[in-house]
Amino acid sequence: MHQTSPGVERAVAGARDRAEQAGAGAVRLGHYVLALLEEDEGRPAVLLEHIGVSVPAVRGALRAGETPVAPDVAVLFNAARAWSIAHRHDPEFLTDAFLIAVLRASDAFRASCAALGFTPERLESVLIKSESRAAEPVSEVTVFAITEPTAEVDAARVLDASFNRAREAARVLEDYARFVLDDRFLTQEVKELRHGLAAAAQKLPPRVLVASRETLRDVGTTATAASEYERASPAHVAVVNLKRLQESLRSLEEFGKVFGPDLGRTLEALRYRAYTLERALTIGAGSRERLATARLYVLLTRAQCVASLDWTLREAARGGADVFQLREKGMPDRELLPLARDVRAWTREAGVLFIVNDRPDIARLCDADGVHLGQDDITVKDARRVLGPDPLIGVSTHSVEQVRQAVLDGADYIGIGPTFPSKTKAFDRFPGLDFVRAATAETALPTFALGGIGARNIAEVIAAGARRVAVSAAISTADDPERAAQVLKAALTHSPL
Ligand SMILES: Cc1ncc(COP(=O)(O)OP(=O)(O)O)c(N)n1
Ligand SMILES: Cc1ncsc1CCOP(=O)(O)O
Ligand SMILES: [Mg+2]
Repeated sequence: MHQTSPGVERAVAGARDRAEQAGAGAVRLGHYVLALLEEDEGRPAVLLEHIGVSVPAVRGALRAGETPVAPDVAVLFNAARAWSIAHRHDPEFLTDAFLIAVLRASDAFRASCAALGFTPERLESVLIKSESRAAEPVSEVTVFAITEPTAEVDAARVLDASFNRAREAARVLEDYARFVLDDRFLTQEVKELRHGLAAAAQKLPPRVLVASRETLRDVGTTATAASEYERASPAHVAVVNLKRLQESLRSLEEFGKVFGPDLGRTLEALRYRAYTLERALTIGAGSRERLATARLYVLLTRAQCVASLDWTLREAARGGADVFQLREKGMPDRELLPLARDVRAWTREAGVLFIVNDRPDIARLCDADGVHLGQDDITVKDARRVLGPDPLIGVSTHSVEQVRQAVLDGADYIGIGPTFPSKTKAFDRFPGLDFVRAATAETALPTFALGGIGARNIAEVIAAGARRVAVSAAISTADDPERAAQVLKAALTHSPL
C-alpha cells in the first residue's frame, strides 16, 4: 500500500482518462505530466511557474501521445516514495515528488521536458535544501527557494487552512451580530477583524499559500464529530464560532512565526481582539436576556425620598418599576452596607432587580444583582474581579465612543445621558436627545436614557429611540410613586422593544 495524496490519486486517474480519451491504448508519461498540471493552483503548476516555465505553454506543446509509455504506476509510486523519504523523511509523497518520478522514468522523456524548460534537477533545486543554496540570498518573491523549503510550505499549509477557518468563523459571527443581535457596532467590529485577517494573509507571498494548498489531503476534512451538527440556539452558534476563531488564530500565530516575528505579532493582536469580541458578544446576548423585560429603572437616595425608601420602593415596584439602584453618594460604609442589605431584601420580596451605585464591594457583600459604574468610577474589569462573571455591570456613557468602549469592556447595560437638566445631579453638558438617538442606533445592549426624565417629557425620549429609562426624582419625590411608575411604564410599553 502506498501513501499518496489525493492530488496524486487525481493525477493518476486523470492520466488514465486522457489516455483513454485519446485512444492511446496505454498511459504515457506525458499523460501523467498533463494530469499533474491540470490544477493551476496545484504544487506542480506553481513549481513550474516558479522556475519560469509557462504552464499553458507546456500544456500546448506537450504531445502526450508521442511520449514514452509509462511504466506500471507502482514503479512510479516507488520512485516518488523513495524521493519523499530521502528529502522529506515522509513516505507519504505529494504531487511534486510524483512529477519528479515521472520525469526520471525515461531519459527520452526527460530530454523532451528539458526542451520545454524543466528538468527534475531544476525542480529539485528549489524544493530541496542544500548546503550551497542555504548561503544564497533569498529573493522576496521566492516561494520554494528558502532555507527550509518544506518547513515553510508545511507551515503555509497550516496558515492556509487556519486563515480560511478563521475567516469563515468571523463571517458567521458577523451574521450573528448583524441579524441576531441587530447590533451595528459589533457587526462593524467583527467585519474589521475579518479585514484584519485578510490584511495579515497578505503579508505572506500569495503563492506560498497557494502552493501549500492540498485540501483533499487534509485528514481532518473527513474527521467530523457528531457535535459539529448540534447547535442549540443562535447564541450557541456564536459561542462555537468564537472558539473556532480563537483556535484558528492561535494556530495562525504559532505557525505564522515561521515567517517571522512581524506576522506572529499581527496575528497575536487579532487573537486578543477576538477575546474582546467574545466578551462583548456573549455578555451582550446574556444581558439582553436578563434585562429583556426591564424598562423602568429607578435610582433611589434615602434623603431624597419624600417618604421612606422602603415604602417608595414597594410602591414603585407595584407600579411596574423593574430595576432599583441604591445611589448613596456620601453615606458612611457602616451605614451603607446594612441599608444595602435591607434594599436587597425588599427588592427580593418585590421580585425586582437590585443594583448598587459605584461600589462593587458593597454589591457583593449584600448580594445585589449588580453594580453601576460611571466614567470616573472603578473599571468594568476591576469590578468583575470583585463580582465575578455573573452580576450585572452597568456603565454610564455620555458619547458614542464611550458606548462603544463600554460594549467592548463587557458592560451588561448602558446608562445614556444626561438627557435633560436634572434636580438630582447638576451637569454642565447635555448630550440630550441626539445622543439618545445615536446610542440606541449604535448598540443592541440594553440602554437606559436618564437625566430629568418624567411624565411630561418621556414621549420625546421614546420618540428619539429610547425603549428604557432610568429616573430618580420622578419617583422619589412623587406623592404617589405607584401611579408615577405606572404612567412611565405605560408610555414605555406602548413602544415595542
Ligand atoms: C442607570 C444609571 N445611569 C447613569 C448613572 C450615573 O452614574 P455616574 O456617572 O457614575 O454618576 P453617579 O450616579 O455615580 O453620580 C447612574 N447612576 N445610573
Ligand atoms: C445620576 C444621574 N446621572 C445622569 S442623570 C442622573 C440623575 C437622574 O435623576 P433624575 O431622573 O432625577 O434627573
Ligand atoms: Mg458613579
